[in-house]
Amino acid sequence: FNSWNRKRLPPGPRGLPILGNVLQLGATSQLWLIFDKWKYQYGPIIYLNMAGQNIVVLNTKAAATELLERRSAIYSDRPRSIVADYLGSQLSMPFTRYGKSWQSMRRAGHAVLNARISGQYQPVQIEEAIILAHSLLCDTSSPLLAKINRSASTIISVIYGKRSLSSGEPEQVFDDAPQAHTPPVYEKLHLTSDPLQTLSNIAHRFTSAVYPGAHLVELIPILDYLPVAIAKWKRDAQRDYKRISNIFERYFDDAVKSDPQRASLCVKLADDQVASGLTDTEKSWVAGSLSVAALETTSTTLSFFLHAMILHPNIQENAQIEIDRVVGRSRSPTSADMVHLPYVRAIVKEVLRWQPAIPLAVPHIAMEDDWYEGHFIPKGSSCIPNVWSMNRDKDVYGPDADKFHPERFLFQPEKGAEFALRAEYENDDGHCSYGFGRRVCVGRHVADNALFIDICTILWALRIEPAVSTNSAARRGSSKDILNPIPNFHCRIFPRFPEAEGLLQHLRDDVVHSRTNITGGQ
Ligand code: HEM
Repeated sequence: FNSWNRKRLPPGPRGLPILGNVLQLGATSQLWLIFDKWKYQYGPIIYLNMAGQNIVVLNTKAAATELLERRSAIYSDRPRSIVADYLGSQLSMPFTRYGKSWQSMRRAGHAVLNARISGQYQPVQIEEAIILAHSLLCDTSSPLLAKINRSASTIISVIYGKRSLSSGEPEQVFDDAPQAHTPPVYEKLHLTSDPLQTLSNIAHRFTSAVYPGAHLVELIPILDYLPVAIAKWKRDAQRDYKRISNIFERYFDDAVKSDPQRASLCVKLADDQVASGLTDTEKSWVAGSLSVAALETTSTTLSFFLHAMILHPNIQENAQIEIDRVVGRSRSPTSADMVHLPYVRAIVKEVLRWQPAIPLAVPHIAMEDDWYEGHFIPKGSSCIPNVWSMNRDKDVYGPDADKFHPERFLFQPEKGAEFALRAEYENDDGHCSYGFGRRVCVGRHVADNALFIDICTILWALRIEPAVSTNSAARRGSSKDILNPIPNFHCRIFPRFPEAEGLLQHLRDDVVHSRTNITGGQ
């Protein structure tokens, strides 16, 4: 672009010649914290240069809404990531470029996950919430994090059906996960005999590959011409692509053949009218990339929920008073209770606001030269929505924006009266954590329903207290990952009332029994 336009680029920190801001960003984890500081220095929109690549950080909801939503016709492409491309990102809906193939995938995703259809998955979500609450209380052998990860099986049951995924033929399983004491490295894929763990590892393989500056080749693309014999990153990525594709295809085929209730998302996708224009491989990648997009986001959010409950016992108690009044103690909550439980709904909104699972969402590419409030945005710029700062904007949420405070979404007609959701939040998320425009999270309705019923069932049955050393939710994720790392915290979990444990056991036995009947004991 010409020097006149160059002078009109958005403000930002000065970089070095050629390298630009690489040194300020390249070695940094949790970039959102730096962007948050820069927001106060440079304003709502910041320009950065990563070795010639233009990056525009959008720090306010107003800027992101104007560009990514109102002008979504020219802001819906994704950046090209060389490593992610080798991993198969062009088959993976969240990372694929804007075009015909994305449109077909998105249409199929929307057909099986829209607000209306999402209601159909609520019965299975209720069952999974019971299994989760039961395991939090009764499974004393697994670490807390493993149990929270299980919680994501809600979404996996929705996608692949109630029968748990098979771990596959022995020769297709590689138990080469790093030992528990070594920090995770996601530069190669670790497959395990546990399908949920494998899907979660695939998620991290992608989310760490697309972290800005994670691989040198993204900054110096000429390195892509190196032959595989000396380019280990390329060899690993090509091998992982084949492994991922095999897994997705096998899980999809299994789900379509053996979902006895024919209710899973895979069965719907197998129908050519729902997923028109997609090959079988593409369908299996739609299901696979939905589960990958769903898993870590949902379990990260639930981990932060538990953390918030330890930090704020009074909020836990307020929610439980509401649940006792509306649901009582003789039955567990259902989705029909949602409208009568504004306090619990406010907790769901607040966890998503306070700790977004993907604090910088996923970048959108400007497909044309553009202007925003006098600033020039060059064609090809990678526009990063700084959701972290948007969700903590003091102009929107007030001076306590950094605090976990669900009551910001509520009002009390008079002191001591029951809480009600503020009218403006009935249809407004109250956060930006699901992203923007044409690339907004396609699974948000299913995610909201799953989070509501999981959180509500946990609060109905259990009391969560801080502890010194039991049940540690250890920090997870590599330092360079687009996912919000889970803090290291400890908690103890008790039944909330004397009958809770018996009731939970009974409900969980019923779920297991009904599934054994459905699957003929498989
Ligand atoms: C707490 C839960 C979740 C959070 C915070 C979350 C967040 C996000 C974000 C920030 C994006 C990028 C939006 C953008 O580019 O502007 C996204 C995209 C996506 N999400 Fe989610 N998500 C969640 C759950 C789910 C679930 C449950 C599913 C599937 C069942 C899902 C499937 C997807 C897919 C397929 C995309 C890519 C959409 C596209 O590029 O067209 N997500 N999500």
